[in-house]
Amino acid sequence: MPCAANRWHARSGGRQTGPVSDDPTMTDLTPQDYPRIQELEDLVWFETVPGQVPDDLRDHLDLRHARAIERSGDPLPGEAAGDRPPLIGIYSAYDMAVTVPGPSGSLTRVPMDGLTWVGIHPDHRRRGLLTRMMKDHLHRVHDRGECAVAGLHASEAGIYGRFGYGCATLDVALTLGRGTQLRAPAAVAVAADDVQVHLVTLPTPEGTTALHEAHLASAASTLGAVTRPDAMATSWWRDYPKARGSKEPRRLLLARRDGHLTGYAAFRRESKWQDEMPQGTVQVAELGASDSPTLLALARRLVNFDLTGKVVLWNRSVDDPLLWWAGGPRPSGVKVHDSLWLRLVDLPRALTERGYAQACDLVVEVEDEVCPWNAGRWRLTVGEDGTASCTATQDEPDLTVPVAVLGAAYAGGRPVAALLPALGGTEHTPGAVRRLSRTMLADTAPYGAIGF
Ligand SMILES: CC(=O)SCCNC(=O)CCNC(=O)[C@H](O)C(C)(C)COP(=O)(O)OP(=O)(O)OC[C@H]1O[C@@H](n2cnc3c(N)ncnc32)[C@H](O)[C@@H]1OP(=O)(O)O
Repeated sequence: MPCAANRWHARSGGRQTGPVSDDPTMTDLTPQDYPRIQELEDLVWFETVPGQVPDDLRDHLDLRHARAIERSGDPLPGEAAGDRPPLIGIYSAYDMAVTVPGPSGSLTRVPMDGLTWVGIHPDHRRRGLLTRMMKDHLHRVHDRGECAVAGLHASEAGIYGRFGYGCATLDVALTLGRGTQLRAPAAVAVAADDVQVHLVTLPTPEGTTALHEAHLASAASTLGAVTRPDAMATSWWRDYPKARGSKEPRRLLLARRDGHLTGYAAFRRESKWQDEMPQGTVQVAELGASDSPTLLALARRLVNFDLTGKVVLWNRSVDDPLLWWAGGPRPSGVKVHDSLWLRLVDLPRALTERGYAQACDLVVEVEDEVCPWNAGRWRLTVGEDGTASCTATQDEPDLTVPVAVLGAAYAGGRPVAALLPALGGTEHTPGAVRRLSRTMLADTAPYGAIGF
């Protein structure tokens, strides 16, 4: 009798990229795999989207970057011998970009590989499968050469530091009461009067096209902003009426001035009545503005919807003018979480793609076991114009850091000097940490990233 591993494999058409064994290998995925991807997702996240069928994964999963681990061995007692062996691990990624410090106070957008969909079957957790997937992922990103940095949102904060990621931005969530007075400077308040704001319903091709245009435009001037791939501009907002039940579909506020889109807010109102009083909540999934008057014009609308009591905004920043127009953290119910975790995949390219605040010349020794091509000594030379060169060197290091320190500092929001005590590292030349810290730091705190 053939072993069950062979039986599974014969039925699955032999697409696996390595031999079936107790040491499972990574495999690519195709649309034929949607049912077993869905099965694994349901097991990992114990949450389903009513009305969603496996083929809908086409809208959410980029199969070019998706990889999985297939189980080997016999079907287990109680398990149907289906056409294909079950998947026990999966990850995918999106082609994204993140706005980081440019030279001398400017901003620049760099390509970012956004890891997502990471999951391990509950029977197979804590056996090193995530470790295997992370190496597979990061090595492939490096080999493809499209992105020098990788980013993610962590489901649990303790997972990704060991793979060289550092928490680079914070998600500051604000809760503003209905009718909150937004006390902006007079010039901003006057300019906001010239911004027209109108409401449309998502998702329509016209609505998602306009949203994407405003999303890209506002991200260019928003430190820390992450942009979704053009190919997903519409599918990102797909509506599942069965899943949202009695909730309204997503709505979109679009801001424009002189005929140009300058900002947007994607949101949903949740109706609630208490003691005959309307207490609805406006849940703002994304708010993007290219300038302060646009931000104010959009916020004025959001805090003034009839039949609501409060508005909740995610992915803001401690330096968000909206927070301070509303009176600061106390009246804004601020909650802070880790947002974007960044990892340098191609270190010299990543460090030269962003800009810097001050001239410096430092030899940084980097520790990186997961991406060994990054490990070693690098001379980072920043000129007066805020651009840098980064070359391998054998010179004595001024400081030694784990690669996660550079990921955490990359978006300009976390000083290297504060990261060393938290993540490790050693200063060899007095003042070196301070110099690196100052040149990597941005003028304002970055914003949290969109969910992905
Ligand atoms: C970017 C994203 O998509 S985030 C989504 C992540 N996915 C989830 O949270 C879904 C539910 N959880 C899972 O699927 C799995 O438990 C995972 C993916 C978190 C971990 O997968 P595993 O295969 O168990 O991880 P693996 O065995 O490779 O562990 C690697 C290390 O991470 C540690 N680790 C794993 N999960 C966690 C956790 N939740 N918190 C802290 N440490 C963790 C392990 O202890 C191990 O540590 P060690 O290197 O010191 O021994």
